[in-house]
Amino acid sequence: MNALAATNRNFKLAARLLGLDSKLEKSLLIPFREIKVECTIPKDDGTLVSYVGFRVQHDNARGPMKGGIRYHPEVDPDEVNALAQLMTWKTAVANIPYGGAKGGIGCNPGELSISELERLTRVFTQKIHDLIGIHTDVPAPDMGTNPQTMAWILDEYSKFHGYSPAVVTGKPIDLGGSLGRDAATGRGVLFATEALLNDHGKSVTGQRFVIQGFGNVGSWAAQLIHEAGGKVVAVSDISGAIKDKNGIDIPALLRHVKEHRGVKGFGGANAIESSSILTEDCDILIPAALGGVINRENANDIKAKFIIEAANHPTDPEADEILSKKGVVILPDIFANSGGVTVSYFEWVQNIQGLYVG
Ligand SMILES: NC(=O)C1=CN([C@@H]2O[C@H](COP(=O)(O)OP(=O)(O)OC[C@H]3O[C@@H](n4cnc5c(N)ncnc54)[C@H](OP(=O)(O)O)[C@@H]3O)[C@@H](O)[C@H]2O)C=CC1
Ligand SMILES: O=C(O)CCC(=O)C(=O)O
Repeated sequence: MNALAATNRNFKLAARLLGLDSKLEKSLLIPFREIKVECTIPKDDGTLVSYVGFRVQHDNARGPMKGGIRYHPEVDPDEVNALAQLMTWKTAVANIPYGGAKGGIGCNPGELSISELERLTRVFTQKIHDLIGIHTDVPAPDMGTNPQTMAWILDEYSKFHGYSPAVVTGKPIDLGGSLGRDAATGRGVLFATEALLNDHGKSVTGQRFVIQGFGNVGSWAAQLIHEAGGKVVAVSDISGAIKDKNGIDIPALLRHVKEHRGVKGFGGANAIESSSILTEDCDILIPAALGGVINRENANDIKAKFIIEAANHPTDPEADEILSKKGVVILPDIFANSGGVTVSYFEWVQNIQGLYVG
């Protein structure tokens, strides 16, 4: 099922459970605005290349629209629409005064040089600058983007509108970013996991975790879970997957990833097939990469008793049904990964007040 169909289906189920008025249900499914722009840049060798960028602004009933910008080859209008809608529900669940939006560019950031990424980000910002703003729509990092990307957006936006640090969150600290934003989504994943386990009379200590994705969210979650006494027994990223049933030495893995730009080749664990990561034996599975990875093809083989959705919409509705019949408890994305946007809110509040604690 595609991302938007899955997100709409979940929303309709929730609307029915809430007894939501049918007109309200219909209007909440329709995004406020969908933006599509061509971003043409010269590559470092002088050839011209064109990418398609999107920003979907889903809803602003509760405040400025808020959500990340993703650079990934699979970015398409359906995916961005689904992610924008999820941001509306997420900011409401976290009870912060925002609506929802999401953006992205269909590109492979790993194949672009730093200067190509900068040119692409600046052209994208030139095309959307009059549709984002500190009280209208506030972007942040997502997959394939980071504080540097936010710094380029801030700089380009400020050329048109004057210095406006509150136009993006997840910025470098020196530009008004918030201490802790980098770790916030992973830290929120730990807090959410602790609360869920507590409800089941358990704690993180000694639980066996498998984590798919070792970028911002996955690596911070791994580090904090390791520090809290959890045992991370397998992790994967695009380079490969590794496993150690006695628990991976996460600080050593972080050093390896910094040097080699991936988990592949880490000497302290065994290499396994990336395709088997979600079905590895564990107590708690944390998908922290792409959407739709848990689906009817693999749901029956999942061994975890708990799934913490650190990624956005990692579980397809068909898999939801299979897993619920198996008694697997799933902590939904709009709660489990809301720590990032919560700290983004504090960053934005500091910026609009001109408050800087250096
Ligand atoms: N950043 C944030 O604050 C928030 C992020 N999220 C969600 O969390 C998820 C991860 O985002 P984030 O950590 O920021 O992104 P990053 O780009 O920092 O990291 C993504 C990670 O996923 C890996 N990856 C990509 N494709 C695959 C694959 N097919 N199999 C295994 N691993 C893969 C990447 O590998 P490699 O590095 O080798 O390419 C990387 O390790 C996304 O769903 C995002 O929407 C949700 C809330 C907030
Ligand atoms: O920090 C933010 O504003 C948005 C984070 C995000 O994109 C997400 O929660 O999926």
